[in-house]
Amino acid sequence: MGVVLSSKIRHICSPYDEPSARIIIIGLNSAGKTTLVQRFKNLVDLQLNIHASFIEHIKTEPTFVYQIETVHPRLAPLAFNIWDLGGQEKTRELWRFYLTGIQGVVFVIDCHDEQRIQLARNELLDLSKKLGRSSTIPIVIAANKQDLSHSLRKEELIKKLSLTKIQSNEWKIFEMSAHTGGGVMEMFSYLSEIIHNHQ
Ligand SMILES: Nc1nc2c(ncn2[C@@H]2O[C@H](COP(=O)(O)OP(=O)(O)OP(=O)(O)O)[C@@H](O)[C@H]2O)c(=O)[nH]1
Ligand SMILES: [Mg+2]
Repeated sequence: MGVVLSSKIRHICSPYDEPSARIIIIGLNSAGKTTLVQRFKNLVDLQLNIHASFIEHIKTEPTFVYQIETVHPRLAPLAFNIWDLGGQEKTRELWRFYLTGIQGVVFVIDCHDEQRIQLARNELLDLSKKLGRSSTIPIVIAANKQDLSHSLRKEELIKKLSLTKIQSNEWKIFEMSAHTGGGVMEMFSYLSEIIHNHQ
């Protein structure tokens, strides 16, 4: 009786009646994580699709620890409960505290910042270790800032990030620009589908 009652109360009171997936967005500072989340929200609000092209500028400040957004794309089976974590050096030490209960990871790379690719690689491999050998949590790599000339492309990035070393987690790379919106919906559609299939 108590259990039935409490689950009913939870159902009535829950602000998230819709099924949702908890994901984290991580990567070095200035990789474009917050811009990406805001662009995704923006595309969903305006009901624009994969090939929408943006000129509107999104202004961000460096994220202090984390910020949370809930986004439910139309027709998607799940809403995303997105934890956008700060990427500054001190904040990166805190990432490990946000891994419990997640169903997916978006690791954002600034493809125009070749000097810090090795640092991003080390953080990514470290994350995969922390998720554990038997983890099936999907890792999606957002190869961001493709709007800038000389940005690293997908194939080069796979080599430079040593992605083939990640054997436990399923991973996939998407080229994108959080500025223009190119590639953003495609990546989140994939993530929604893969998380839904895992459930
Ligand atoms: N050209 C270009 N610039 C981008 C893109 N995405 C983000 N930026 C810029 O990169 C800078 C950092 O963006 P943020 O979204 O704040 O980066 P972040 O990863 O959230 O950084 P932290 O919160 O400090 O970890 C800003 O000046 C953005 O306008 C992109 O796709 N293309
Ligand atoms: Mg940020």
